[in-house]
Amino acid sequence: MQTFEKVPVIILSGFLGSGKTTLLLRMLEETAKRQLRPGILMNEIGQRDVDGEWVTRSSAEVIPMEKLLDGCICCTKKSEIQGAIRKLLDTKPDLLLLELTGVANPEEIVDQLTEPGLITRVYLHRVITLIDAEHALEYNSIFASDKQLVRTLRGQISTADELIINKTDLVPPTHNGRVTEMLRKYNPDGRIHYAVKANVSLAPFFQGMRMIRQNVQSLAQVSTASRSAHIESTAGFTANTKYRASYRISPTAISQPVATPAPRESAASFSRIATICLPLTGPLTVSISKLEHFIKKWGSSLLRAKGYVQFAGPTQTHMLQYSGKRFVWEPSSFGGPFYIVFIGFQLDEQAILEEWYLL
Ligand SMILES: Nc1nc2c(ncn2[C@@H]2O[C@H](COP(=O)(O)OP(=O)(O)OP(=O)(O)O)[C@@H](O)[C@H]2O)c(=O)[nH]1
Repeated sequence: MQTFEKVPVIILSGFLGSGKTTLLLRMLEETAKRQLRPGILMNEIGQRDVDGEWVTRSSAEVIPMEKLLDGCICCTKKSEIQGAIRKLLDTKPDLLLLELTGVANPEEIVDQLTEPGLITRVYLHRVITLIDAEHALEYNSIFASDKQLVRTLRGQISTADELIINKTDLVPPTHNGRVTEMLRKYNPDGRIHYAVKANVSLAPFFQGMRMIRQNVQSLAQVSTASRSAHIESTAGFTANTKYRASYRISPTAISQPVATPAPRESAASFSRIATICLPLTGPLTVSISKLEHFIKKWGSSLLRAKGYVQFAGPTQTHMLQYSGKRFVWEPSSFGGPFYIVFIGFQLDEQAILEEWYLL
């Protein structure tokens, strides 16, 4: 008789720049305090691993981390998610933290966790979605022409157990009420938190977390009619109420718990979002203000920029973060090669690259 330890999974979701990595860093402090060993899966829509570098450099300990770059694990990278999670499980973590891209629909990831190769090994503990208080109300109109993206943004809200309205330092207090109202339209039950720098009490996110030993053979003996109820009560999905009704498992999955499923086709969770990597062969000879001017000139089509830059003169490396039309520059020990990634909506790639090389 075979038994499996099921590892809790926490999904961090939210639009580009909403604060997912900021929360992940807080979660890592909390897991260290609780003496829990996390495994991290990070997914970047761009080719470069800005957030992974940031997390690695900010963590005192080496944390098992898998990175899926240049695509989104809810669509273009979907077939790779199972392999990445299995590799993390080999490190025997106490929990898994999955940071999605800003344009991922968590519903698709949740679905992946119930595939035969993972259903017996992990359970969904929480979906946490970060909301950018300053910009969340604009998205419907900005992205009106991209139906997939609008659906994805709603999915990020409706799927969440915990909704963190972040960046509240950038809006007047009355604005939070309007954001809350919008969230309630798509998610009447999720718990809402208000935060600056994702600074919320993390204890509720760990509540009810447990390792579950499940007897796979006894699961196989359950009659087809009662399977979904049995899975719900044994597989630990109780925390995530959104999925109680929709979680599914096929009879094949039960008799062959480690089978690898064929990747399924799915529509992209966004259609007009593109990424451009601007490489740097050495220190930039232009000033910070000239670089900021270059970044800002692409207007609202540039949703996010991030990367590592060194300027000629002082040799200090900087991590660049541009989100919500705001710049944050932080000193970094990143050793290069340096680059900047642009993520945008209907970006004119050719024009950007031409101007970049002339900068
Ligand atoms: N002013 C302000 N800035 C914040 C807050 N939370 C995060 N930031 C900054 O916003 C920028 C983006 O934060 P991230 O945590 O990287 O956001 P993200 O959701 O992981 O971004 P992507 O993964 O690129 O989608 C960083 O410069 C953060 O320091 C906040 O509450 N207020």
